Amino acid sequence: MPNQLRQVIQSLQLSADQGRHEWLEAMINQIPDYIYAKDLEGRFLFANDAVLRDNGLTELDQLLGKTDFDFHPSEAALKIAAVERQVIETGKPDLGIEELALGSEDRWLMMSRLPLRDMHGRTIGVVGMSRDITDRKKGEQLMQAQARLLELVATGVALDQVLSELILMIEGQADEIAGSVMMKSEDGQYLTLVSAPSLSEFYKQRIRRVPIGPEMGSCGTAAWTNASVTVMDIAHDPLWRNYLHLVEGVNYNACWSTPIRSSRGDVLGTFALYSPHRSAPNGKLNELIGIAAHLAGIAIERRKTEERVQFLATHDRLTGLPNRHSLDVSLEAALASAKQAGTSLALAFLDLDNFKLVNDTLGHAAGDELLKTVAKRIERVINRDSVVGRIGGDEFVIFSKAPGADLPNAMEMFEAVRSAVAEPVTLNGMALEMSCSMGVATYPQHASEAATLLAHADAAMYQAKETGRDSLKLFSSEMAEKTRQKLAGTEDMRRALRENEFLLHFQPQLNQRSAKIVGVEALVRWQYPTRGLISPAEFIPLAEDSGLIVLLGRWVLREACRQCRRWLADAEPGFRVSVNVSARQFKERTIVADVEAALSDAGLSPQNLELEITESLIMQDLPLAIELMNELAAMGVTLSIDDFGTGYSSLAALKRFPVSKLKIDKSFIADIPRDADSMALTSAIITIARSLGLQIVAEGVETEAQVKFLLESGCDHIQGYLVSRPLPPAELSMFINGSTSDIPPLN
Ligand SMILES: Nc1nc2c(ncn2[C@@H]2O[C@@H]3COP(=O)(O)O[C@H]4[C@@H](O)[C@H](n5cnc6c(=O)[nH]c(N)nc65)O[C@@H]4COP(=O)(O)O[C@H]3[C@H]2O)c(=O)[nH]1
Repeated sequence: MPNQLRQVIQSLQLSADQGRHEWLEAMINQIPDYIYAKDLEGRFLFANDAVLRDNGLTELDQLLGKTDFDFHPSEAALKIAAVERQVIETGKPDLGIEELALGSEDRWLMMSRLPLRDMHGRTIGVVGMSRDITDRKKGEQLMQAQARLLELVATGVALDQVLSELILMIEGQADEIAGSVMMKSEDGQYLTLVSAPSLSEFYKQRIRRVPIGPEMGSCGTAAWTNASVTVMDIAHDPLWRNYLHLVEGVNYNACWSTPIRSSRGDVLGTFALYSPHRSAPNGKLNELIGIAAHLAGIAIERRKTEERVQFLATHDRLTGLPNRHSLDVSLEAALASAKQAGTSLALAFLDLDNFKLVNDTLGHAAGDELLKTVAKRIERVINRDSVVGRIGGDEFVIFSKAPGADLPNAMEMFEAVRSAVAEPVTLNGMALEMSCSMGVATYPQHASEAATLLAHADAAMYQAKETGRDSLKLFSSEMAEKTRQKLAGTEDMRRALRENEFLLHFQPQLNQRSAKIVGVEALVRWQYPTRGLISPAEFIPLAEDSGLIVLLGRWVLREACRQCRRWLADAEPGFRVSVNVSARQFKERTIVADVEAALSDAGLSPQNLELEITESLIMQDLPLAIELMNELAAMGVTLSIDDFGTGYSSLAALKRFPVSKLKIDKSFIADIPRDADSMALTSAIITIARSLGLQIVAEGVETEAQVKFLLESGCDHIQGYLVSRPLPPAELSMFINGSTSDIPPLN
C-alpha cells in the first residue's frame, strides 16, 4: 500500500489493521469505476488504478499532490474545480451527473462528488467517483435516433433523407466507418445508390449502379444471395476480384453488406459499411447493422407501398396506363395550355372491335393479355408528348399534350396507332387479326371543354363502329346532332317514366298438346302523347345505353307481377309471367332486390315468375351472371335463356347455368320450313335441350307448318303471332279465362 494512502487513512484516524488496508486497496483497484480523493486545494490524495490508467500513468506517486491543472487544459480543470469547491463549501454531495469525459467528444461519464470528512465531521477534501456510461448513452441515443427515424418514415420525409439519417446514426456508433444504402432496381438486375452521406464523392460516382449476382462485390453478392456478406480484405477477396478498380484511390479496405428485406423477406436493397481497417464488425456493430437493415426495410417498404397506392390511384392495374381519373387531370391541363398558347388539341377515342368475342371464346385471361398488348403497341407508336390512358374495358383515349400539335400530324399518329393495333396477335397459341374503331375530336373546332371533347370523340368512334368498324372517323356536326338527340331522348324517357307513359302488353305462350295458355311474356310499350304507341325496339337500346333500363326494368317487373297476380284465379296451375331482363340490371346488381320487391308488392309466388335472360347478357360477365342466376333460382324464380342460338354459348355451357327453359330464337323459326339448315339446327337444339331436362319454347311461330315441325321435333310450347300478338291485359284476359276460343286449332 502506498505510503500516501496509509498516511491519508491514518490522518483520517481510521482504525484499521494492515490486512484490512491491503484488502481495501485491492478491492478499490479492481473496480472499473474511477475513484479518487482530493484535499481542499484540489490536490490528489488518492486515486485507484482506473484513474491512473485513464491519465496514462502507472504509479500513484505520479499523481499524488498534483491537481487537474497538471493534466488537463485549464478551462476543463477550472470546471472541475468549481464543482468540487461547491461540494466542499456546501457540504452537499453532487450525485449522478452525466458529463462528457474531459477531452472527449463521445465518452460519457456519470460523476458523483462527496465531501471528504475527518472523524470530527470536518470537511477536509472531496471524494469523486465516476463511471463510464458511454455504452448506455449510445444505446439511448440509438433508441432516440430509431424513434426519430420511424417518425420521419411515418411523416413521409423523402426516402434518401431518412436513409441518410439512418446511416449517420450507425456511423455515430462506431469509429471510422462509412455506410451506404442501395436499392434493387425494378427488374432485379441492379442496385442503385440511394444514400451514402459519408462515402467519398469520388467513390459514390463509381457505385451509382452496380450489378446483382454471385461474386459482384459485397453488395451485389448480398443482394443475390439474400445473406450478409463480410469482406474483411477487399484487395484479396474473390468477391471483389473484378471490382478492385472501384476502390482505387480511396481508403476502404473492408466492406460488410447486409440485405435489406421486406416484411415478406424479399430483397429490397443492401445496407453496407466500409472500414479502412481489414477487419470484420464486432458483435455489437453486427447487431447495429441488423437494426439498420431492418429500419431501412421499413422505410423502403413504406415508400414503395405509398408509391404503389399512388400509382394504383392514378393508373389502370392491368395495363399500367393512366386511368380515367388521371387522364381527366392531364386532359384539363393540356387543354389549359392549348388555350393559353392559342393552339389546337386532338383527342382520339379508341375501342377494340369484337373484344367481347375474344373474352367469351378465349377467356378473360386472353382478353387481359390482348389489352396489355394493345396498350404496349399504342405506347410504342405515339410520340413522346402524347398521352394514352385506358378508361374502360377495351376503351383507350389518346391525346397530345404538346401545344401546337396540328391536326394532320395528330391524324397521322392516330392512323399509326390503328395500324399497330391491327398487327396480328397470338393468344392461346392462336393468331388473331384484331382491329379497332377510333373517333377523333379537336379543340377548339369541336369542343372547348374536356368532357365535351371526350363525348364527341366517343360519338365519332360509335360512327366508326356503325360504318363497319376498323376505321377512324373525325367528329362532325351531324354526329353532334345525333349525340344531342340521344341526350334529348334520354331526358324524354325520364319524363315518360315520371308521367307513367309506359305500359305492358302480354303475349301468350301455349302448350300445343294441351291447348292451354301456360304463361305470358310481358313486353313493354311507350304510349307517347303525340307519336302513339312506340315499340321497345326503338327505346330499349337507348334505355340500356343511358342506364334508365334499371328504373324501367324495375317498373316492368312490378307491373308484370301485379298483373299476373290478377290472372292467377282463372289461369292454369303453374301459370307464369315472363319478364325480359337487361344486362344493365345484372351489372348493377339491382335485379335480385328488384325481384324480391316486385313479388312481395304483388303478393305473387316466385314460382309464377320467369326471367328471360339473353345469352349475351350471361357472357358479358360470366361469373357475375352465374352468381346472380343462382341467387334468383334459389328464390324459386324460373330462369329461361332468351334468343337462344344467336349468341356464342354452347348447349354444353347451359349445364353450368341454373336455367330450366330455353327460348329458341325466332330467326330460326322464321326459316322453317324453307331452310333445311335451320330445321336441322332447331331439331338438334330441341333434342339436346330435352336431354338436359330443359323446357323449350319456340318464339315467333307464325305458320301451321312451323307448328307441325315443332310438334314433331318434340317442342311443346310455342309463342308467336299465330297464337296471338302481344295484347293489352284486358284483351289477354279473355284467353286466360277461356271466354274466347280464338286459339287456332293446332292439333
Ligand atoms: N316477327 C314476329 N315477331 C314476334 C312474333 N311473336 C312475337 N314477336 C315479337 O318478338 C319479340 C319477343 O320479345 P323478345 O325476343 O324478348 O324481344 C324484345 C325484348 O328484347 C325487348 N323488350 C321488350 N320488353 C322489354 C322489357 O320489359 N325489358 C327489356 N329489357 N326488354 C324488353 O324488346 C324486344 C322486342 O319486343 P317486341 O317489339 O315486343 O317484340 C316481341 C314480340 O312482339 C311473331 O310471330 N313474329
